[in-house]
Amino acid sequence: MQHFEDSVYDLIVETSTNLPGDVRRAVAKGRALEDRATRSGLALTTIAQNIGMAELQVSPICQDTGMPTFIIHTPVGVNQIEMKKDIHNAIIRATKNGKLRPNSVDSLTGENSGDNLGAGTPVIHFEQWEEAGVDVRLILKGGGCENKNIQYSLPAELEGLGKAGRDLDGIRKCILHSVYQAQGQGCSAGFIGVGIGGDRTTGYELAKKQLFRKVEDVNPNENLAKLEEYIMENANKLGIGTMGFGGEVTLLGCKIGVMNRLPASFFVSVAYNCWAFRRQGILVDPATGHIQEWLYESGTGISVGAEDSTAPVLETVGAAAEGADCGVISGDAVISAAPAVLSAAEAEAKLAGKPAEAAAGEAREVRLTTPISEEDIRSLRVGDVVILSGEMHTGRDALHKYLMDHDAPVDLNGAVIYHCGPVMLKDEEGWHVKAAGPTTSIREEPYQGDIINKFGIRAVIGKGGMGPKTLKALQEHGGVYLNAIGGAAQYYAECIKKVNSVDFMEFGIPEAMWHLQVDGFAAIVTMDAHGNSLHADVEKDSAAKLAQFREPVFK
Ligand SMILES: O=C(O)C[C@H](O)C(=O)O
Ligand code: SF4
Repeated sequence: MQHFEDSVYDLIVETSTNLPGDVRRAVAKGRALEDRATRSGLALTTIAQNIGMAELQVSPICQDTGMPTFIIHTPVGVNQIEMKKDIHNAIIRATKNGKLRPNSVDSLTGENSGDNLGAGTPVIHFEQWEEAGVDVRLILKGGGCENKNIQYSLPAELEGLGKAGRDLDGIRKCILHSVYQAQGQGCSAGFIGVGIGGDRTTGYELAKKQLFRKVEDVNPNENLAKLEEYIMENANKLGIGTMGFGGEVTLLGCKIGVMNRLPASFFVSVAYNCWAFRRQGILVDPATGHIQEWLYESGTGISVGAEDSTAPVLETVGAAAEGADCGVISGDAVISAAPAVLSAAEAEAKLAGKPAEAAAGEAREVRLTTPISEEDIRSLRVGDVVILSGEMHTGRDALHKYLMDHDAPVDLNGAVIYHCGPVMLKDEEGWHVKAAGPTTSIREEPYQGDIINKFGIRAVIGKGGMGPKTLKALQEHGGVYLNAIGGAAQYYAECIKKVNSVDFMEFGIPEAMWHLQVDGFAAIVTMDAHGNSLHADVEKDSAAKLAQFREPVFK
């Protein structure tokens, strides 16, 4: 097994940077169903571009490279202790090379180990089998979608759906509810793995294992095949759409497994995975450790439906006229990203998801430079596309908690806070951004309103939206929430022209406060200073749609 460490390293890099063929086809199918001219359609186009950029640059598709989770089958006699050491070394190397973000944090002290090793990290499940080869599968599932996993204990009373009993129809209701409760926060359109039965632990394990199935397979259990088909047909009727922007496509895959349970327990466990569904596998020669076979089709050469990606992506809407500022790479066979020139009115109409005539004068594309004035911010409305230049500051969980009772290290008056934990690498010239998409904003809901008021922040960028407390602060102080496209980490990294400086490195790379010089950073206003929230509207609308699935379907 001399070459095992190198093989695992290759597996990690491929998983983190090149979305597999079956996942790409699912994204392409989603794009075909979504009107390209809507906000969700544009978000999917940005996602498609990001997939191509990550592959081309061999950089993480999303900045959150998640909890590395390996499922390994070995023939009897293979030394698992040595394999574990090799996996750890490969993880250290991949982290050092910016293919994985340092993601292992001490739960009590908050200290980041820096190399992705630590208690419980990575996750490695070994099992023996009677085959000759070593089968190594890896999933990199990010924290935002992990937070949207949910476990139901039947019987239950489900919001909008009524009673869910211990039968196939009760399970059906749980699964629909799981998609609803995720809204856009797990970077929809997503994939779900469902585990029926087991105990609380094995139920979740079974759910996660379903994510290793191929997107296009058919469940050998006839009842579950029918249920998967039903869910795929109906979950999209919830209207949540990409990023929770509202739209036709909310779910890209559903895989359901079953195991026995205790008489007293009936769990339905759902593992929610974002569109950045990163999993791969290798078959390894137990003598040499060389890769014999890749277990999932490579994404290389598989279109994400971007052959027509002359459709506008966020920043090209305005940039086309002035010369694209960032994000667009051309020359990729799969993602040919030549931006189309849209007239301003057309662009506005498309982003507002309305006919051009109706949208003219409503949703706009607005270029702003930091620091931003109250007047400029109050002129923005939900649906406007803001294209930012100047300095922005990253801040997420550790920083928000800190700022509640400390001063900020820089003046935040008129500032933009970016909920982002980037992948960063340092060389002799300084720090470089390797991946920098938004993180789920709702985690900062307990702090955000107070911090906006305390420091005079004018814009908060993140994804998935925020709650009523933040909305109130935006209204009172004069601020907006800007929704960036979750997972589009290469796309946004392109907009970052310089790392000006950094504070709080003691929080670890993802949690530090990075001061970033950006140009052409585009995001959509989804909460404005007038009390409007697209997120609240989509949630209300999807709750009403969920209720249409109340009546039994599976007897
Ligand atoms: O930790 C992160 O960067 C993001 C996380 O995956 C999220 O979806 O919020
Ligand atoms: S930011 Fe979005 S795409 Fe990235 S890991 Fe989190 S949920 Fe997935």
